[in-house]
Amino acid sequence: MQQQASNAKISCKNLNKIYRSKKSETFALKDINMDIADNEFISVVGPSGCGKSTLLRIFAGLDEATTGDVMVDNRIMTGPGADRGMVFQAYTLFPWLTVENNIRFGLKVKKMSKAEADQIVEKYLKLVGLTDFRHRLPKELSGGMKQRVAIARALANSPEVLLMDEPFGALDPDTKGNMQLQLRELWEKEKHTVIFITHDIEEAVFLSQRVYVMSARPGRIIADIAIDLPTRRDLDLKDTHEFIQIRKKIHSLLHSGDFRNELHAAT
Ligand SMILES: Nc1ncnc2c1ncn2[C@@H]1O[C@H](COP(=O)(O)OP(=O)(O)OP(=O)(O)O)[C@@H](O)[C@H]1O
Repeated sequence: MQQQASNAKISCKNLNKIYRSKKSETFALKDINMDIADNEFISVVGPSGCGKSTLLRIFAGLDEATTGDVMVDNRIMTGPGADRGMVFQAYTLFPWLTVENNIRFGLKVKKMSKAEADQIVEKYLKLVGLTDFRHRLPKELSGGMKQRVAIARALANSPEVLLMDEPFGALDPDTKGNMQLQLRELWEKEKHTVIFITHDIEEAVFLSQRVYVMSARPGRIIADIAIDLPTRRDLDLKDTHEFIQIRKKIHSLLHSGDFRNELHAAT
């Protein structure tokens, strides 16, 4: 199929997803269209069960859309690829490998020379502040540290797009705030294209340049909100009038339909 060229790094067009089994049919996603520019940080918020994880899995190539396409650099994406790195909510580190070797894992798979891999591992250990913990096993780390390793491991493979599914969802509020700050700083330094899934409106506004708001299932995009806040952000930004206004706007959009149940809105 001929696709119209766009400036998007990653995009999807008329995406629909229906889960079918012998007994049931679940309409998970309906007519999703998204365009995400190179180096853009976008979040997707929506009520529980609206299809956020499904959408991200389709972007990752781990699940197939029923109809519609995902394009990376204007080419139709056909499956998982090293151009897209994933970070999940559940800690997905290899428990038998040290922090350093978790980060090194993908580089070994790629058969990169040891010298080159060493440099990359050093860089990302430093970026996520875990140089002193390099020889620890995952079980010896806090939840926040494990997610920092997971982010470093994903970034070490130089993905062009980072796909994050509620990566801070299991963390306590202080650690979560800290991780948001670190991720934002990392993005300012490295400028990857990021698609970030979350329930938490405050988190989405703090991290992103743009927020897609989804309806309840079947998930549709009901709004695309530009986050007009300074590039350099610290946690105090969350208490400013501008921030609160945007947060409230998204909150009321999410509560404007009949899908208010189970929404963990940060208000
Ligand atoms: N493999 C599957 N088979 C059948 N139905 C599925 C499957 N995966 C997800 N679903 C259904 O699709 C819908 C969307 O699920 P999904 O996990 O994508 O939502 P979500 O927005 O990420 O939810 P949450 O915020 O609670 O994690 C739900 O109704 C879910 O039950």
